[in-house]
Amino acid sequence: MEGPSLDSDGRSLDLLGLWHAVRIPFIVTFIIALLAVRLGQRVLARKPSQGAPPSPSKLEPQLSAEPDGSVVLPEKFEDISPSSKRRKLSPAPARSAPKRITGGQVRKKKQSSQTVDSKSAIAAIDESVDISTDRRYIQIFIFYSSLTGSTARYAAKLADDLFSKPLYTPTPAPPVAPTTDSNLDATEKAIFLPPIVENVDYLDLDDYFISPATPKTPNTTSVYLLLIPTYEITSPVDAFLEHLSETHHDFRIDTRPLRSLLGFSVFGFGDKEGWPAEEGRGGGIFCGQAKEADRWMAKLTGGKRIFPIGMADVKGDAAGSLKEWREHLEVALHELANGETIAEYQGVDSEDDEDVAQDDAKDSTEPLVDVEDIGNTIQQSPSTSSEPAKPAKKSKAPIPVDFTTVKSSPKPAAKIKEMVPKESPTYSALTKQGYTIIGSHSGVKLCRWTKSALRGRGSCYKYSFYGIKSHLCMETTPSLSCSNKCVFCWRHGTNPVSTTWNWTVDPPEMILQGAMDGHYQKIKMLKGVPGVRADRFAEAFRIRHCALSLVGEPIFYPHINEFLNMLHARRISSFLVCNAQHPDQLARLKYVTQLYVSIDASNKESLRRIDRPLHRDFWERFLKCLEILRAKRDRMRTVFRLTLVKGFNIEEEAEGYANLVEKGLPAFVEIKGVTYCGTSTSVGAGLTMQNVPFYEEVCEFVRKLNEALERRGLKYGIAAEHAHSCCVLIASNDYFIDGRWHTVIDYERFFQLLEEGKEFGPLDYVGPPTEEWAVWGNGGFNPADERVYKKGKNKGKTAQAATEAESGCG
Ligand SMILES: Cc1cc2nc3c(=O)[nH]c(=O)nc-3n(C[C@H](O)[C@H](O)[C@H](O)COP(=O)(O)O)c2cc1C
Ligand code: SF4
Repeated sequence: MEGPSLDSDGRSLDLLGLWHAVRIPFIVTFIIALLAVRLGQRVLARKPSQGAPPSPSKLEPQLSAEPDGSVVLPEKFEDISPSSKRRKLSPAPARSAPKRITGGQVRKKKQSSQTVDSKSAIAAIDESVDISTDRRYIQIFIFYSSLTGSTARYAAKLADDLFSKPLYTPTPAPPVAPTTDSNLDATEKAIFLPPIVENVDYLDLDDYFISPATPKTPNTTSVYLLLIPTYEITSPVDAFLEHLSETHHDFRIDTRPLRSLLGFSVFGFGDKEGWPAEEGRGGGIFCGQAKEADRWMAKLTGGKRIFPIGMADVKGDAAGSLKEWREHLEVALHELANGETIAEYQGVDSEDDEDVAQDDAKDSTEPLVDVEDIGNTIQQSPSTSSEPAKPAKKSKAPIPVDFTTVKSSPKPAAKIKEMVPKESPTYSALTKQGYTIIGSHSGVKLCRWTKSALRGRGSCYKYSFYGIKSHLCMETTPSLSCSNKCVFCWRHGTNPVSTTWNWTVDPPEMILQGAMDGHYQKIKMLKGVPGVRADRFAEAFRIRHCALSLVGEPIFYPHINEFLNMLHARRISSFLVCNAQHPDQLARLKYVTQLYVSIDASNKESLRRIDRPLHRDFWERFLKCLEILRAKRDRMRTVFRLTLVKGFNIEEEAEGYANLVEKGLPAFVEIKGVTYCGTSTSVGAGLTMQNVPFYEEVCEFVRKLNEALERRGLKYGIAAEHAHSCCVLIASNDYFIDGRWHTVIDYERFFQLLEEGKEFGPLDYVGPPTEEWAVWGNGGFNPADERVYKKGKNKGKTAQAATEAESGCG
């Protein structure tokens, strides 16, 4: 029997034979693997970074802070506002010719719901409707804005009700489709696709209002219906109207960029009792902003108004008014579907219309039709009682709002408004909630911890972590306005929201004096409250700390640096929380005793859902703010404030948060369970007690985050806790000195360092070691304070379920 050859030649011959046998599959496999790797690399390189930011080492440019704590931004940081984006627009491309529309029959599958909520829904519609390429389709978009939620509900109702009942048009009676699929009429030349409802507060307006949205369905033209509430205070409606106005005035954009729409119609909501004035447009007038939207849409579409503006008084029968408007609109839409067109209004293009602006409605020969009046007009029309009514004036042609006959007059200088005027409902709403309003845009309020400390019942977590006694702390804000509408915010949706400061500005001395007076006034009122301790009551008349975190966005205030200087000069420390939406202002900010950035989510989508930001480039702004915070870490104590909301931003997000910490490298990360206020805002945003995490859940998240930081080689540890307010502190190891955590601040040293005027950093004002009872694992309750348990509350969530009036910034 022959065994295998063992000599070297024989072995090499065997190997050669083996190579010949396997070389082809081997080479092919190798090439495929190589191609797969290259392809993978390309895909990764192209993928936009949505969630995790890059590692800090890859971040360019690396910023550093000036000796005064501010950061000078390089050129590329500036100019990120949507309006600047607009400036970079290239000239508008030539419009494509209108689509050719032909007739034909179509079969439609049954839809579960007519209402869809997002652009992605267009794809869903495509799947559920058998699209015939020789049929014409009409896509109705229902756009709305809503601060307190009612217009959102009306928009959903309108989408549900549109074409849900047989049309009442009497001539000639068309065969009406059954209710569920009734937006289809087999004899109609065009088919209505289920309406798409969009909130303009969160929409990229460029996608819809610089040129019409292009539905995926072929042969589709769009109809825009706008439901607009009016706000006397600054609200997202202002941003929307501003966008329409800018689009109209932008010389690089076609004068009638929305002319290819089939048409539009506007419906306004307002409060006639609160704002009875009907002449004119804008905030302060009944439905004034809806009228403004109607006017801009007329300009942008070339006057393609399908039906006159409708208006409803929310204190009257708003639902009835909306119903009437809808019914008339349906008739007009039906006619459009049957081939009627709205002629473009020729006059709109005239140079003269440029700024007819201020008073064209006044000079218009055709008054705007109030839906409340439509009922009367219908009664006057010669319809028999058996016949359903028909609108007296049908909108076959555009309603002649004549922009050309009025000569342009010099625009009166726009009067700068107050953010919260004394006579406004916002003012009364805020004062009812316990705020003292200072001047026209600032507020001060006593937090529940200040009251608790006065009664010897313990301070907020800032005592455990940083040595702040709550009865020595004032909570205030120099800007009641904000650029977010966070789901957990306490402001009941009544505060002004805006992306820019466009109000009168009060001087910082007046605000500080007003805030201190207001604070002391509220303390005085507690004199007779049972349990208030005399020693603490006396001490409370010397404010030592200021929490700039009440509501609104403090760095919005143009003189925030002067305000901070004044606090420090009075030896009052500053804890300032900002919302990571204003990189320019954050960069300009000088010394703060402790500077916070709210980190409400670890990725873009989550942040959009929870903070509901007004800025379209909110994620870019957010990331820039983290980079700026990182640059400030050598000058001051920097903190990430995480507010955990179950179902929104906890699950699976620890890794994402760790990436953000890696980017911003804050000195501290405060993790806190959300406080449930039960306000209309939170309820409207779908927030309930179920979204409030238990303390154990917060702790579990903290452990996960700590592990994720460790895995990244970041030197942090869990330093302290305050179980009572559901709050835990992760700190940089820089504050772990001689085997103990040192999270408390030496406030006197901070003021001294500022007075000396030399450069200093956060480690120069580190205080004594963190109290043993506050260290992680010991609960964080000061044994010197009286512990009070409340009966019959949701165990573990008691402390967080504070009422709006009681909750503090902590
Ligand atoms: C602070 C505030 C200001 C308002 N200003 C006006 C106004 O100037 N004119 C008007 O007609 N209605 C005004 N209203 C009434 C709102 O337009 C009305 O309540 C509307 O339904 C709110 O819609 P929303 O719940 O979708 O935000 C105001 C309401 C509030 C709370
Ligand atoms: S909750 Fe805020 S305002 Fe109240 S004592 Fe604590 S830090 Fe000060």
